Order: sequence, then C-alpha cells, then structure tokens
Amino acid sequence: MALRAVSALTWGLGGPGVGPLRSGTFLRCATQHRLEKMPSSIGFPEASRRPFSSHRILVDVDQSHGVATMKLKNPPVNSLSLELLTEFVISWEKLENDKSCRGVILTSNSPKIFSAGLDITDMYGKNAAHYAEFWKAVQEVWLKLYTSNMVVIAAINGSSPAGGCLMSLASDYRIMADNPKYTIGLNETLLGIVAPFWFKDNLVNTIGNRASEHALQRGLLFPPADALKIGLVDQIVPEDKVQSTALSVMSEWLKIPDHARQLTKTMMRKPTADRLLKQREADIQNFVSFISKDSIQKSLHMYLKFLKEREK
Ligand SMILES: CC/C=C\C/C=C\C/C=C\CCC/C=C/C(=O)SCCNC(=O)CCNC(=O)[C@H](O)C(C)(C)COP(=O)(O)OP(=O)(O)OC[C@H]1O[C@@H](n2cnc3c(N)ncnc32)[C@H](O)[C@@H]1OP(=O)(O)O
Repeated sequence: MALRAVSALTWGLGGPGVGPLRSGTFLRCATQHRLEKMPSSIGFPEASRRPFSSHRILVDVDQSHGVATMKLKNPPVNSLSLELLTEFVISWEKLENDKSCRGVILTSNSPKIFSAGLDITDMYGKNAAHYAEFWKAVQEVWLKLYTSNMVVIAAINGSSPAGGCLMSLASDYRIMADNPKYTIGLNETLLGIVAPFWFKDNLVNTIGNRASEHALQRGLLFPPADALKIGLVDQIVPEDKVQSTALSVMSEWLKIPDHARQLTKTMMRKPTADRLLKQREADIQNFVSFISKDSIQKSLHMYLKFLKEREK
C-alpha cells in the first residue's frame, strides 16, 4: 500500500503536463526504489501485468514498473500497412494516456524481422485517396513516436529496412540483435523512391550529415556491427539478450526525473517535428503526386516482382 502511494506520487509528478517537481531528492529515491525491483528479464509478475491487443499490435504493460512492451504482429514480414499503422496509433494513445506508463519497448512478434517497412501494396495500384490516407497514417505514427513523452526503446530483433528503420530512428535508444543476416537502413532509393525530408532529418539528427548523404543516396542497409559503427544503433547484443537489455537500459533512463527528460527531449526534437507539422498537408500532396507517377508505380511493381522471385 505504501509503495503504491509512493509510485502514484512519483508518476503524478513525472507525467505529461504536470507541475514543477516538489522534491527532486524524494522523486529520485522513490523512482530508484521502484526501479531496483525491475526484473532483468521479461518475466513480469502476473499481478502487475495488463496486456491488451488488437489484430496487429500486442501490448503488455508492466504496471508496477511503468513499462510497456509493444510488439508488431503483421505476418509474414511486419510490413507497416494502413491497418497496422492505424492500430498502432490507437494503442499508442492508450499508453500515452496511461499515467502509469513511463516507457515503451518497441519490438516485433516475428522472429528475424523487426519490420519490412511500409507496406508496398499500400503504395501500389491504389487511388489518390488511399495514398493520402496511408501517408497521413505514416506521418502520425512517426510524430507520435518521435515526440512521445514516454521513453521509447527500439528492441530491433530482426531486419529493419526503410519504414522499419524510421520507427527505430524515432525511438530514444536502439538495441539491435547481433546477427549479420539482419540489416537496417533507409533503402528507399533501391526501390526507385525517395525518403521524404523528415525521414532524412531524423537520420541526419542521428548519424550526421555526411553519413546520411552516403547512406541515403546509396540506399545502404547496414548489418548490426556497421550500424553500430555509424551510430545508427546504440548497442548490439546477442539475439536472446535483446529484450532483457532493453529492460535494463529502460531502468537507467527511468531514473531520470520525467519532467526534466521530457523537456530536454522536446528541446532536442521539436524543431524537427515542427518542420513536418508546418507542412503536413503539402507533404501528403507531395507523396500522393510522387507515388502516383507511372514511372514510380512501375518501379514499385518491379521491386515487388523482385521480392517474390528472388532466391531465398
Ligand atoms: C524531393 C523529394 C521528392 C519526393 C518525395 C516524396 C514523397 C516520398 C515518396 C515515397 C516515400 C516512401 C517511403 C517508403 C518507405 C518504405 O518503407 S518502402 C518499403 C521498403 N522495404 C523493403 O525494401 C523491404 C523489402 N522486403 C525485404 O527485404 C524482405 O522481405 C525481408 C528482408 C523484410 C524479409 O525477407 P524474407 O523473410 O525472405 O521474406 P520475403 O522476402 O519472402 O517476403 C515475404 C512476403 O512479404 C512480401 N513483402 C516483403 N516486404 C514487403 C513490404 N515492405 N511490403 C509489402 N510486402 C512485402 C514479399 O513480397 C513476400 O510476398 P509473397 O512472395 O509471400 O507474396
């Protein structure tokens, strides 16, 4: 009972839009008290777990530690379809509105693939209204992730091209499974398409201008060790340690008082998010006209054909 009161006060102080810190020392002690009890593996005690799910998103909230694990579940390759993106936003808002949730670990339910990126079939052979709705959903997911008040850790347990890489980039910290078969990067040019300015901004903010120029123009997909070298991921760990590492990194991040971390995150990220927010509609129109071009549709058709016919 006593612990519950302390936790509620701590989270109340740290939640979004709350007043100034009353006692930094108390907050730190209370937070640490809770975090010391955080398990180093996924085995949350049943009583404090509150799972919820939709067709393509599985969420498990560990209420006693204020950490949710969100898993993408869209077989076979976790492509980011309009349906998945829509369900993602609904689940995300639920977590944002849950004062007890301070951090989210974003991962995949499929072995070997974090996410194959945007669902190409949502960008091919559809009408302008569909493309517009799809792109708005892509923007929304990125904005939610990039500007979240919660600590977001990407536990990248498989390949993560293009849109999958973007979701990782929008997180606060990236941990990738150290398997050379997996790759991560913004490979849009290989499909004959172009990463929009806000994908590019997020990449530049993460790995710098020169490395981004190189990576983006060539559509490079990096194996984990190379991704670590250029700072595209923060840590690589054996495959079976991705989730436990994410939990222990999360416990470190959650030692920082929420309001101070959140204000700092906003200071760092707001200009980039605002750049999209200021021209959101124009960005949608730009996408629709770009993706509707015959030449681009032809490129996507060829790429889908290549994916289906290539040797495995
Ligand atoms: C000045 C600026 C001007 C203009 C800019 C304006 C606007 C911007 C315009 C566009 C921006 C778009 C940004 C796009 C972002 C993206 O994310 S595009 C998607 C890129 N993704 C990829 O390239 C990954 C492709 N997939 C793979 O490499 C592999 O599938 C995999 C490594 C992920 C997994 O490999 P395997 O396990 O071997 O699985 P398969 O390859 O057999 O795949 C199974 C099945 O799934 C289908 N599939 C794979 N990826 C996708 C996908 N992204 N979308 C839809 N479907 C996909 C694949 O074809 C197989 O289908 P079947 O053969 O089973 O039918």
